[in-house]
Amino acid sequence: MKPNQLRNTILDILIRIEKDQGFSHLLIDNEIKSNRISAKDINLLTEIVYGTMQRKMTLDFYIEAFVSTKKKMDAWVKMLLRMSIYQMVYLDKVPDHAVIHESVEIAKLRGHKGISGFVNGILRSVQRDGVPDTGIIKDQAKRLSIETSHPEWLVKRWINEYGFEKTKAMCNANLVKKQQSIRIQPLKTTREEVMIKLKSLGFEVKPSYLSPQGIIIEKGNILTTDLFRDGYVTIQDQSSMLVGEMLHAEPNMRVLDACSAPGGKATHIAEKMEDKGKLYAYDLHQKKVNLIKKKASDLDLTIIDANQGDARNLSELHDIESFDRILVDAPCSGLGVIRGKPEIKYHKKEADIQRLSEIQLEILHSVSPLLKKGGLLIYSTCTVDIAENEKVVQEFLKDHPDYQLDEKFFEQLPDEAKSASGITTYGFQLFPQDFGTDGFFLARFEKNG
Ligand SMILES: C[S@@+](CC[C@H](N)C(=O)[O-])C[C@H]1O[C@@H](n2cnc3c(N)ncnc32)[C@H](O)[C@@H]1O
Repeated sequence: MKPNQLRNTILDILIRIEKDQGFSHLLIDNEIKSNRISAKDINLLTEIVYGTMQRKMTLDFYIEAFVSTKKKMDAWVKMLLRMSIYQMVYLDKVPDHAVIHESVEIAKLRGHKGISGFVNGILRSVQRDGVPDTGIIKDQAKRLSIETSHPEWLVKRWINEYGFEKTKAMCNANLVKKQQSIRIQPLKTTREEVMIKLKSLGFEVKPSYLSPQGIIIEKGNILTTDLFRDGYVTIQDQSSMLVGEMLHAEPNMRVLDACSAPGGKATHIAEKMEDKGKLYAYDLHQKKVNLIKKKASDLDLTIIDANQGDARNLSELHDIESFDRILVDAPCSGLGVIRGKPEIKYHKKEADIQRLSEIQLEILHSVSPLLKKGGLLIYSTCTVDIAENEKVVQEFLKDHPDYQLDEKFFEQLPDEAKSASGITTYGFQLFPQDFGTDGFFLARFEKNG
């Protein structure tokens, strides 16, 4: 693919993320599947799409220094400038003059002569003068917001909840490229076997310390391997693996996974049960239920009974006190997965958080009668926010005297995790800066026997 064709495709993806609220990883996956682009170009495409989205607000701050605020710019022109300046400031793979040339060609292709002149003028100014220093922003929260490209409301909210230093570390950690981690299917292989195989293929790998089934991939793409195609491994963040570890599901138990798609945790739990017993998995959307079925089938697991269902109505389908274990991996704002899905930080609104915390509490409340006395329930989210995490736990406990936080939870955490700063009375908040995982929260309740 010619350089400006590749840049044009990148621009199309970025425009779709912004205009249609698309997800970067899905749009990139579609491009990979289309086979139109070589592996080398896919790497560059991924880097520019993620980088431009990750740094969008910083890039806008740079652009504003060169453009009169009165000038109205088409969305595609702004995005073209963002991706070009991103390459000039943060990447040294392509020389500035080549970035400018390709961007001007795209501007010519998409707009009139005036626009290509405008793009050329700005990019040449960036090349000549460099970008402005964010140090000129006096307000601390605003500066952090622009420097790390997180909306100001979110930065202020996090500062209020966790303090400035932790917020700063979190915002910076969200800009670091996400490391891929995989989980081995222990009924088919061992971690040692998979690590040896991957090393022989030129991968750089290390064991996860959050899960004995986990492997961190520092170099290599697991999607291209037979191990992945044949269901010996699946992709899962280490923080999510902690749920499967901490639920302590055993063979022949009856387990409920109330919000299950795409089935990452359900399949892990089924592995822990040695594929014996019964695991009922529900999701609100039928299309997503098919993803659970596919994942279970890819990993050769048979005990998962996946169906469409609203977690708020499951007591109509199951007897009370009929489950040994329940997982509520609730729908959430996803503020812990910004590293892999940068658009989340711009699309989410503060008002979403209140609405989500109400749904989370409603789901917990609805499934609570279904757990056997003495059984365990995990509540988890992939977000970093007190209202959706600790506060939900607190509220749930207030309304459910038959439940208590399981004291053994903390002592059973992996040793490396025990000293983490996110351990509180109400659960374990993993911050992205702690272990290089997603931001994630989990709490384990026990029903009084
Ligand atoms: C965090 S994701 C679950 C991830 C999954 N546990 C895994 O490990 O792969 C939350 C899921 O809840 C589903 N969901 C949202 N509202 C729901 C509801 N009322 N009942 C059941 N599922 C719901 C969403 O469709 C989404 O797939």
